[in-house]
Amino acid sequence: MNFSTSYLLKRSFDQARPHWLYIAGIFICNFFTVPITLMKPLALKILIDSGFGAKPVPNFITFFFPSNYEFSFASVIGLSISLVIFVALIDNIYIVVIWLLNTYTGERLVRDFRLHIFNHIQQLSLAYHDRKGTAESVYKIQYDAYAIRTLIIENLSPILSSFITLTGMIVVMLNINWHFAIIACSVIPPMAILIRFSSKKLKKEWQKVKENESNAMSVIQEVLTSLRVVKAFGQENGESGRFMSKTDMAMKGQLKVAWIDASFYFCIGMTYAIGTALFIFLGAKYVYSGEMTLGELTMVMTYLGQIYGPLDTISRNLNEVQSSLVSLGRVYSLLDEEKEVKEIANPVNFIRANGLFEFHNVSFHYKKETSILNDLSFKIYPGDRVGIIGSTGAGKSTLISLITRFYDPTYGQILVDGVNIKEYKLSDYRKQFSIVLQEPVLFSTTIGENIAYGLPNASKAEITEAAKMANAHNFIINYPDGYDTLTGERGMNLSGGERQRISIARAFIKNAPILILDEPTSSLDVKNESQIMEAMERLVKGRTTFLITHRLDMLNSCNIILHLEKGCLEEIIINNETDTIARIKATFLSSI
Ligand SMILES: Nc1ncnc2c1ncn2[C@@H]1O[C@H](COP(=O)(O)OP(=O)(O)OP(=O)(O)O)[C@@H](O)[C@H]1O
Repeated sequence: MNFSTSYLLKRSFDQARPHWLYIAGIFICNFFTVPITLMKPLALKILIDSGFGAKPVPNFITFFFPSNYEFSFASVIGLSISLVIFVALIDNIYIVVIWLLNTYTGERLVRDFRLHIFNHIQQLSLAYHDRKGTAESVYKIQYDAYAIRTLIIENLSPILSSFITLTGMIVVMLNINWHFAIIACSVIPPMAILIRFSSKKLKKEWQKVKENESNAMSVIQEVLTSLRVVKAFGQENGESGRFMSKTDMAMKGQLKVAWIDASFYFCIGMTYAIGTALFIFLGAKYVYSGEMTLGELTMVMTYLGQIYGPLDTISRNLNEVQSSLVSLGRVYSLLDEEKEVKEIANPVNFIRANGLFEFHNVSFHYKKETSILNDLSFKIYPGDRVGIIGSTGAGKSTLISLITRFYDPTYGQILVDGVNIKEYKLSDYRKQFSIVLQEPVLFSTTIGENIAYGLPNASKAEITEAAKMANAHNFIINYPDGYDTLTGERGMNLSGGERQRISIARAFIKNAPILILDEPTSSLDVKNESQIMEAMERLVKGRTTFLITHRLDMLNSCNIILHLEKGCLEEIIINNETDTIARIKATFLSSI
């Protein structure tokens, strides 16, 4: 998405609004740079003009002395030294204060922005994540979000303070000699043209760099999450090559950015040099003709440095702003991404489902051109155990995703307890489900906390009870740390069977009325399988259950079987007929 600079700035300030007090503090603190900067050359001027020369000490200094005080050469030296130390003290106190304030405000700004993006990403539908992948979102939260701090604290704040200092310096210079002021300002128009020209180019290049960096990150993420497969196939070098090609592109982009920056600074540097040369020429002329003292020339030359200083800060920061704006544009396009599964304006609260499901002519596609589910109509009664069978790619998991409202049907309606599921409050609706997947998902925390994921305030007794129901308690207490054992990333410190039993315990503790079992035993060995089957038998009791499985013995316990093929409901088998098992076998075997 291509946002204009003014839009990006406005939106960033809106985003930073809750922190306005601190940001205002930073901007106000920046005003102090003007008197501090103006005071810096004063000691030297007094030393030259009033110590070595015959000029009286400036009035605003004599004000602090008795009216009849005579300034000797030694006292002028003492005064200059004291002034240098005083100014340095104020300057350094100011630096410490502004540093701490910048860090505090900047970090709060970034933390809140990241949280805002993270919340939004979690709200986005699976369809978005399927399309974009996770690495891009991670890059945006981790790197692009930081640009809000860079823009407001590190770019705009110095630009503003430099602008104020610059104005102060130009006013002072006008008072000393307007010729000097004009020469000092003559560098501004060429500088403005250079900034405009380079920032346009930089914006384009930064866009490419950030995309390529994010692509490189997606390779890292993909490889690290599938390291076992990469190692098993001996593809480490291949993956390094893939990473290299992506980082190479990012590096080339960075070099282009560096080239544009370097050319820009070269031109700016030459512009300053021409300005300084004119200054020296004019200054020498005035001192020679006696129109100006040497002290005044020294001060004017120092001020020139202090005019070019802020000008340099402004030009550098205006260029750097482009990188921040590109990052923020990327984040805002993510924040503008609409949720595909939306909650209606006044959703219905849903306390506890009975489990009556009605599908009315439901169709679904991920991409317009490929229909995945076609015109499904069926009814499931509370407490039914529903087996879902069909060949690979038939649409079984997609059907489950519609039931849990991870996606909305493209056509048709799904009713639960007589109400269209789109009318329920989304969080209430999702609370009605417990899910046990083929590959159990654990978080890198303790076993106890993983079990309590479905009921965050669960007591120890509740966690232990759920673990017992899931046939998990015995293996858990055999670990030295018991329920406090760390599971490792994605539960990798545990065996597949242990992970699955923890996920069943999690379903027990949640005690949701509807249960989704997606091939829950397919990756288990025989010993684990019998214990898990037993635990699952306890779990499904009294709940409406949807079970995807290729196992005939599991289907045996289902009282209704939906047979899907190519997204169509081939058959609904009611499991109360004498020849049901034989029919399931026949159907099932023909479909795999
Ligand atoms: N996120 C997605 N985006 C696009 N197409 C998808 C997506 N997820 C699944 N599909 C496609 O939808 C079809 C049905 O997939 P689904 O996972 O529902 O099948 P399945 O019956 O569960 O298969 P399996 O038994 O192999 O798990 C497949 O052709 C698959 O390629």
